[in-house]
Amino acid sequence: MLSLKNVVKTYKSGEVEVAALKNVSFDLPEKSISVILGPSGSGKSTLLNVIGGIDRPDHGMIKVMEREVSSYKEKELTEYRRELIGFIFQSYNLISTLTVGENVEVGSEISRDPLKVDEVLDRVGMLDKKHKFPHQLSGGEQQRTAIARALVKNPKVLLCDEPTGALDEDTGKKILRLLQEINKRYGTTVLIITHNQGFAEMADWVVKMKSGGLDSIFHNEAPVPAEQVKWG
Ligand SMILES: Nc1ncnc2c1ncn2[C@@H]1O[C@H](COP(=O)(O)OP(=O)(O)OP(=O)(O)O)[C@@H](O)[C@H]1O
Repeated sequence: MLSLKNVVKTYKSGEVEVAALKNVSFDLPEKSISVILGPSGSGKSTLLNVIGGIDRPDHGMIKVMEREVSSYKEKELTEYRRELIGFIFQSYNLISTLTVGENVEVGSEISRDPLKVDEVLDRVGMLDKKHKFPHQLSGGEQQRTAIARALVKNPKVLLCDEPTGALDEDTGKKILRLLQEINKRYGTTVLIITHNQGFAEMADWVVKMKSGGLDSIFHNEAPVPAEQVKWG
């Protein structure tokens, strides 16, 4: 279970305070796919960052697979990120001087129980491009590599911040399909931030944020394969 109770996060810059998360509470089951929707500035990235231990809440409780992350000090948070969490961003964040294989190797090296690099590259359809550099790849291929780098750690939770934001519809749907396949094969809990309302159709759970608060959460009884989502 992934559980948030009365989570508060306020950013201060100078005199100005921004309430990024205001008393957010919800539960999501393990091994599910969730989509997080909401307007710009509604707190989606902040939510992902506090769940992933990149940032810490000011108040409230965050529990991920029986671990009370919100009580962790820096060292425990680093361990937690290493062992349980994979991050995927819109901008891929690959190391430009390393090949595809080497980028994935980096993910493998920081894990205690990594999957095999070639297995993961094969799974994301990038094994034949193992020796290419990021600038020799399309956007979709770069995102596949970034997914492989996150996946090789064998994370329990994959946190994806606008993973298809820089991709066209066809490539984006293939990436979403890959996330669905990973969820099924490895039982990974997947959270996907998006502005694309249509993604709700492929998720088990849909979390809607509004002005730093939870607007609604609902269970989708019949998620569709990614290729059937309406691209908005
Ligand atoms: N490091 C920070 N310092 C100051 N304010 C911040 C910081 N990070 C986020 N905020 C503010 O917190 C609020 C929530 O931001 P957040 O990035 O979580 O929203 P979002 O829903 O992900 O937006 P977007 O869809 O535009 O990415 C915004 O008002 C934002 O300006």
